[in-house]
Amino acid sequence: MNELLTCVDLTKQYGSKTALDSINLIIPRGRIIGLLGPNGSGKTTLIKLINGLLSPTFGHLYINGMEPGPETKKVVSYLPERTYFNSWMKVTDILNFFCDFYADFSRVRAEDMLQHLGIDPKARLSAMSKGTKEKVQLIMVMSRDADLYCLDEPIGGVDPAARDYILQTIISNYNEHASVLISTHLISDIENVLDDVIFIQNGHIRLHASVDAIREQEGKSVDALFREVFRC
Ligand SMILES: Nc1ncnc2c1ncn2[C@@H]1O[C@H](COP(=O)(O)OP(=O)(O)OP(=O)(O)O)[C@@H](O)[C@H]1O
Repeated sequence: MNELLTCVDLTKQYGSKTALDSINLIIPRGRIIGLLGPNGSGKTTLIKLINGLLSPTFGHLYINGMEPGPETKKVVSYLPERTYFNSWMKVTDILNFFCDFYADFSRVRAEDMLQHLGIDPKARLSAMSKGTKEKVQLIMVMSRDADLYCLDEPIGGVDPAARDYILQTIISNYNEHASVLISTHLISDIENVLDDVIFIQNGHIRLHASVDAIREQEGKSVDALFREVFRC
């Protein structure tokens, strides 16, 4: 089955606020997709629905044909907007935690990336900078052999040099059976690794297209098109 994620009339309301409004979306395998939109457009809401942290108000969402639940959590690797690790934890504690929780976690891969970025496995999170904590979390998430990686703002606090390494890490750590959905405002940093983009605004999908098609048909970068579409 090439369809990895399917949203059918997916709607999420918070009280009277409609954060996602009847979204229809198919994400196939083997794609890196940028989920792009202005503040408050519904990106985090969609990612939380995919991860079963929120339930749809109406409509449906399927991952490998299943609604979010324990089975889909086994195949979705999620980097939340904010860290959920306790600050007393050492990197080794987190490695153990991921080994215990996820059958698809590769400790070797994670340790290799930690070493590459000069992060001491014995270091405690409370002693780390914000950017280093983000790197640790992203390394853990990308060291799973998942079907779908959902990364909510993965490179916001990371310096530009490390960003390149992290983006390379994302590209080289997923396989053709998997897809990566990345929510970010740092479009120019990331657009070279993207296959497709989804523009979302006020809970509606404005555009779902390949980056190549945008460059060919619009004659501009994704960043330039985004600024044009969402000009304030
Ligand atoms: N718990 C909540 N209760 C009420 N409204 C909410 C809640 N969470 C989000 N919203 C609203 O839903 C809309 C979508 O929010 P969401 O966080 O999904 O946007 P976003 O695109 O991720 O934004 P940002 O780029 O600023 O992170 C916004 O109008 C937001 O204010």
